[in-house]
Amino acid sequence: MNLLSLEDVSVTYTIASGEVPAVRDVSLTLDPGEALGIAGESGSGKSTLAMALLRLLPRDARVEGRIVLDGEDILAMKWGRLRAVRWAEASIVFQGAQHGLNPVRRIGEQIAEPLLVHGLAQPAQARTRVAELLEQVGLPAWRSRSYPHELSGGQRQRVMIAMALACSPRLIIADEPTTALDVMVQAQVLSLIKDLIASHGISLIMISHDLSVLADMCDRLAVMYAGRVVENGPSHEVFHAARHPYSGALAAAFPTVGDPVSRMAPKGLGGDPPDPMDLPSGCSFHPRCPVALDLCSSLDVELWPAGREGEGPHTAACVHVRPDLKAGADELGSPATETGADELASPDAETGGDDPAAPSPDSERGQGRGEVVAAASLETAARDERAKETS
Ligand SMILES: Nc1ncnc2c1ncn2[C@@H]1O[C@H](COP(=O)(O)OP(=O)(O)OP(=O)(O)O)[C@@H](O)[C@H]1O
Repeated sequence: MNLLSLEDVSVTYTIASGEVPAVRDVSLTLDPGEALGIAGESGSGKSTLAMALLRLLPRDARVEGRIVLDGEDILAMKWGRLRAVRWAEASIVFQGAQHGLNPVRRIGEQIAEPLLVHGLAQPAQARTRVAELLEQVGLPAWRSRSYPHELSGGQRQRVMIAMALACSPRLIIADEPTTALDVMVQAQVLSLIKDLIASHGISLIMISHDLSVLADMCDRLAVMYAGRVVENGPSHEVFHAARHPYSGALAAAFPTVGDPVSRMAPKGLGGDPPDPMDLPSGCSFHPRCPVALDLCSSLDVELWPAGREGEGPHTAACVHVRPDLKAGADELGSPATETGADELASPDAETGGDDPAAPSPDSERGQGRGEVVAAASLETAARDERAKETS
């Protein structure tokens, strides 16, 4: 049974010049204990999607679709229930811990707060729990008396992780949790997150622009482009045998740690992501795509089965995993470019969309349950939420 299920989730911001479709028709599922990575360039909608899960978006954001958490529809939840679910069921670790910590309150008070607010511990028990949590994230208990400015960036991020763990959530959402840290500290914090979610059986949604980090941390990867999920599958398949040319380019742009050849010559992506208010026709990626066909400028292909049999669901939204559509284009003489569609979009001729027995995309869309919460910025969100309910 799924822990979390997103069904056709869209998020649109309303700004003075019009509407920004930041997330478009995203359907994803997450199982208990599973780690899902969400990758994509800046502006692809990753953070918007993460914030939507917790209803932490600003008031100018309109969320549509269904976000089902442990059988409950997050978008339909009353504020009181949402507040309880946020802290006790799931939590979020934001990028740059300085934004998530109150600079004038001691670390220990901040870690204890969700426990006290939710009535999960009395003050004395909370103190013991804070010491335990600090130890779990590799900090000495006396650090509970420190203020955030007395800690390094890596230590502050460890504190954020302790806060996220405080109420023993079933799900942690980590939005670029190591972006602000140097490489060595980044590796330590990532390894800490990996160990903690494994030892506590916590599900993880981790957001990053770095596919190699996500591939190392997560069981499954969803790659977003211009607000859409364009590929979704087992990490090693998406990273090493991408079926969407955008995922392939993203994987090539972030070489595997310890791979000296690709480290020296990472393949960058040409061009820029599109303006969400002025999306290209057809497939949004086609103007940058090295294997685009003529029909890609008019046809927006939905996610379609693209993986190896027995490897778990793997879908990609590309004409190159649709032999039926490609055949039509070939008959009409629509050329693939010299770079080779099969090389980039179809690394294994034996896999994927050519399989006539492959299930239809609908059969892979899960119906499910899930749980989410936030460990920081909740007061701001609470204010927004209360304002929404009273307006
Ligand atoms: N409050 C807002 N109002 C209007 N548009 C917004 C708002 N927040 C984000 N956007 C727009 O929504 C789109 C998705 O942004 P988002 O921050 O979710 O992407 P991202 O993939 O997380 O990027 P990054 O990695 O840079 O954080 C972008 O075009 C962005 O400009």
